[in-house]
Amino acid sequence: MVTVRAPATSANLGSGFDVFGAALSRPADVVTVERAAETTIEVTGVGAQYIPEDPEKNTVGAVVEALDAPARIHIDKGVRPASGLGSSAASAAGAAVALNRLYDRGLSREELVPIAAEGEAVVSGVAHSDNVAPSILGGFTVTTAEGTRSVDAAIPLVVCLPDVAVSTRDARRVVPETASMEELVETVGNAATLAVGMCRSDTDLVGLGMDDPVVTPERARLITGYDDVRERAFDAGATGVTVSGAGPAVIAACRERDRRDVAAEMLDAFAEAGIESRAYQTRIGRGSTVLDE
Ligand SMILES: Nc1ncnc2c1ncn2[C@@H]1O[C@H](COP(=O)(O)OP(=O)(O)OP(=O)(O)O)[C@@H](O)[C@H]1O
Ligand SMILES: N[C@@H](CCO)C(=O)O
Repeated sequence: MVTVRAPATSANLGSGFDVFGAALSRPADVVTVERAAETTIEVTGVGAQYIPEDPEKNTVGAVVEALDAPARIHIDKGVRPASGLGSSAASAAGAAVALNRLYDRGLSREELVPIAAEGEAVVSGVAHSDNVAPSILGGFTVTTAEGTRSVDAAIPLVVCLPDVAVSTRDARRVVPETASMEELVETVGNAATLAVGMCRSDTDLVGLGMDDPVVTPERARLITGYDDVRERAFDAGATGVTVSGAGPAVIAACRERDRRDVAAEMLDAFAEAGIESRAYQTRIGRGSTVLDE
């Protein structure tokens, strides 16, 4: 038996659509696997009632197939589904790390990224790796067709999750098909600024680089209260605010000393828009961790 804690993640970070990702120190899924002749999946925890246990429909089933590793699997969800916090990815990442260990497949963490991404194709139609990569490797990750690079970064974060669901599949429908040269130049500049900020653990640069003129404005329309939440977070000291992944969670970078105020303002702003929400005071954290074997 192997048990793995796989963290929530925030993809895109504004300017790095489908490329950037960051592991969050909390929340997390806990995945336990045991050898079995046939695969079964049991799901408990946050939002478990919305998650299919059929291996054909659960992200973990695709990982079992890819590793040819049938198992009795228990997923204890700490990451709510359809949150923008890489819920579907956390389970897939945890299962990939756990099954690789259980069956002594000997794959590196980098090699497990495309395998866990197969699970994302099951739910959103696209095997994007920007959530599974940080959930497996930890830190700040840059994923391209050539592979994944990661760096550790000490950046305090607040993630505010409103009590509404936005599926990645729906949120991908509003992504514009084209961008102007001006938008391209702005996006490259912001993404490069953010990457430099991560390498230096510089919260100001990371926040500055989170702006995105192309995808985020369209996604923000799907989140009631977004503009006020963003403004109030900035007023409380956030250095950057954007949609986390496909939403509806909103992520803010800030200094440690401002984290509590930023969280309180974001919660208040959602409440004023008539929406309950939950704030996680978190930071960029480590990847999947084996808890027990
Ligand atoms: N193991 C799993 N954990 C969570 N959701 C799962 C799992 N397997 C299948 N799903 C399905 O995936 C969908 C949620 O995935 P989706 O990509 O929309 O959200 P997310 O992973 O929280 O967000 P994001 O990718 O934007 O960060 C739900 O329909 C859920 O039923
Ligand atoms: N890059 C993906 C992440 C989904 O979590 C998207 O924004 O659609």
